Amino acid sequence: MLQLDALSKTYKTGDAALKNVSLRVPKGQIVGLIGPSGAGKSTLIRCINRLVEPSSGKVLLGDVDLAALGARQLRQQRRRIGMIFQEYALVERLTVMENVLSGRLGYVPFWRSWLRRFPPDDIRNAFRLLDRVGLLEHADKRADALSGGQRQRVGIARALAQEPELLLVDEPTASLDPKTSRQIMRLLTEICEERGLPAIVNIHDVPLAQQFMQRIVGLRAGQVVFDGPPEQLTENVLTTIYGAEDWNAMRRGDEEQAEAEADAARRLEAIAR
Ligand SMILES: Nc1ncnc2c1ncn2[C@@H]1O[C@H](COP(=O)(O)OP(=O)(O)OP(=O)(O)O)[C@@H](O)[C@H]1O
Repeated sequence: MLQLDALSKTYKTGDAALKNVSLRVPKGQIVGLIGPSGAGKSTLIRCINRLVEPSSGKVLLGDVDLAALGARQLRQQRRRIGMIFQEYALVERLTVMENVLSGRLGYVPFWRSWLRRFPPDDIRNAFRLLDRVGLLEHADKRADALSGGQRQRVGIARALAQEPELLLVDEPTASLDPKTSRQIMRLLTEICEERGLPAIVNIHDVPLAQQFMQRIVGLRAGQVVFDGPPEQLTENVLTTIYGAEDWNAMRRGDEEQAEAEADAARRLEAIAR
């Protein structure tokens, strides 16, 4: 379980990006983090694994306060957290399999990773994960030969290879088209359910969050202003989170997307006839 206690972050520039955020994420729960640009979503995700140093507060993963650890202990504890990025963060010239195995780097001795001699169990597990994300037949392809959706599948398999206790997911679908975005969100949520793995997903796209998340946390100016199930995300609540202007702009965007999808479906139908 993850518990944030009065977590705050003020950057050197004086920007108070997080103000006293407290949050509990139990085992198996997948939480969508929404909010306007600059609300503090990335800062929150990055404070958890200390890619950004919190200014104050606690980050408890189980009974370990990650915010209080020295560098060496932090390195060890970070293995417990899998991270999935918007831009995939793959090593482009390595194969899919090698990228997945790189999730094991925190566990194998340096010489083994340098010689790329991973233990057989790790390799077997990596094949299983590639099968789970639907990329088994691509194991030997270079990462730069894959589509965006396939790359994100590699990113997911790599994070899972780490055998994490928590997943932090930073805008996983921001570089993907709407259909691929839904496929990736479906895969992520199914995998979290299968493994009882808690996750925090920073997600720009509100309809996508409503469709896939069990719980939604709305941030505004560094504070939690909504915390509840997607059904409670009414227009009023969205206006509280985004302000009227932002939310209306986003809704227009959503209509445009829906129109584009309907248009594409009509054209496909016409071709099929
Ligand atoms: N490295 C930094 N140095 C100084 N200020 C920062 C830094 N990173 C973020 N901020 C500030 O902290 C606040 C929160 O930023 P953050 O990137 O966490 O928001 P966000 O909700 O993830 O936004 P977006 O949706 O645009 O990615 C903003 O005011 C931003 O300008």
